[in-house]
Amino acid sequence: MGIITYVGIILLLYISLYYYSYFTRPNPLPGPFPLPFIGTLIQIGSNPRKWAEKNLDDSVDIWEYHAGPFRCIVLSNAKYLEKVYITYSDSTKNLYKESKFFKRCMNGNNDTRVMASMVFNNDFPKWKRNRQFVTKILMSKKYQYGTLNSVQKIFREFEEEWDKNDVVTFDFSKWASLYKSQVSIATIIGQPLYNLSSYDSISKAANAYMAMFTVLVFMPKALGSIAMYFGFNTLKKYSIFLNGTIRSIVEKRRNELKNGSTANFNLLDLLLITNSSNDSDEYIEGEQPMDDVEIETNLAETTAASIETTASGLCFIAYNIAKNPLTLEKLRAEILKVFGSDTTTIITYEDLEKCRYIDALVKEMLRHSNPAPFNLRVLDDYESVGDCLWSPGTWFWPDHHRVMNNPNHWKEPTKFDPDRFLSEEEGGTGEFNKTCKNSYVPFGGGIRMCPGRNIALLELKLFVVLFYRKYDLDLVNKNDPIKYYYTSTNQVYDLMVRISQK
Ligand code: HEM
Repeated sequence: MGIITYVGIILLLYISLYYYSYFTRPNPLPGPFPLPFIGTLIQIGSNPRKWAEKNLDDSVDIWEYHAGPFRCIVLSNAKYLEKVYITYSDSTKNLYKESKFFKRCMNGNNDTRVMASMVFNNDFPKWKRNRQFVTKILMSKKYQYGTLNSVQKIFREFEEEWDKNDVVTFDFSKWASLYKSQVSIATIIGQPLYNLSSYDSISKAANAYMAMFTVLVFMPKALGSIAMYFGFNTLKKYSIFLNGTIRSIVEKRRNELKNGSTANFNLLDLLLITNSSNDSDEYIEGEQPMDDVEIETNLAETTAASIETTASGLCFIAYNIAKNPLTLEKLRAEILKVFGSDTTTIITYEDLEKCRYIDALVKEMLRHSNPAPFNLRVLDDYESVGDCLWSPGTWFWPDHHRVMNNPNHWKEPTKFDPDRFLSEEEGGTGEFNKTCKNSYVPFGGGIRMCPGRNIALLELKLFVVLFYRKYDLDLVNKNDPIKYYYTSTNQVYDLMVRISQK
């Protein structure tokens, strides 16, 4: 028999086995019909919701698609998230042991050094160590004060440019990426990356970094290695994180601190001093200080995870405010009440905490137009979800957008209404306090919940005050819907605006 016959027989066997497994799978759910090797790639592409919106009835809140050989269960109702997003308060013993949905992907913790930090790390002890260090810092008051100062300094530089003209027209989505890149570099690394010509290339690099690893961790290892070998040179070129810039900054900063320089409130300096001998405030029980490689990978990953999520959030805020004049009126009234009419006052953490309406506005944006519309967790053991028992290795894909826009959980979910997040005493409807558990999940949930959530909220609220106390914003194409595409986040593009001093 010739080689072609052998290959033909093997293919036939593979296809027969593939469809045997498909037709005898436990708990069959609605979803597109898969093809061998590529699963439902052709129907689903990179955004499962588009297929669901066209093909499924709104009442279907659990369905499946196939990512190559992996079965992926899409969850669009809060009731399915209880075990996926199990929290410390639900846990009767030890959350780390009870959570069977710790893993995020198939290929995390492989030998690629840059994956060894947090977002795609499936090696539990390594992930836990990184997570403890980074979370402790991102959640600390020190870091939040540092962010508050850096953001105001950076925003002032943009104001100076805008104030040279009466009216400025620009693409807000590009501005948001640029602005957020500057903020991320200042608050995470603390100094410019000297080998990059502009902040524009930083946001490109951050996107490339996330895109590269999103593809790699979802691909079977062999395919991933082939793709890495042939296809990723362009991405590598953009990826500042692979070229040693951050490493040399870490080394330089470590020496400066050793020689008596004072630590600033950015992630790099705070990681360097945590658990080191000259650290007094920060301490994590039983952990050695981080070495340069660990710090470098955490800085790279945190930078990448923070830029496009928050930048898209800024765009959705600007768009929704432009579409809702009453929201603008209410937020301006609050700014006047808390900060007065002086548009140059320094904004303090304590004053920002008083802005209840702006807090509600940001939370409503994250519900209505969440920049991170999906998540992925992989089951590690046998577990039931939605009255069905699932086997280890099944992928679960919480559709955050549909959960947070599910009419079973939210009244008129497509309406943009910050009052949902205010209690009745504060003049709102109190809806958020009454809605069911896990129906509000913009930052995911459980042990892997976004560690940057407080920083993201702080930065988004700060932007609302800094911008709207001084400027009016009009959409150039008033009747156009906001444009965005999904990679690992919803990325807004072509949002033309006209701004002027109010
Ligand atoms: C509006 C802005 C943001 C949104 C909507 C967002 C959303 C998310 C979501 C949905 C996850 C997955 C959580 C899970 O699996 O349960 C995540 C993880 C993560 N986020 Fe964010 N995020 C935002 C901003 C940030 C910022 C500003 C930072 C850093 C300063 C950050 C750092 C991370 C990291 C490191 C992870 C991985 C955590 C882990 O796997 O343990 N994010 N984020």
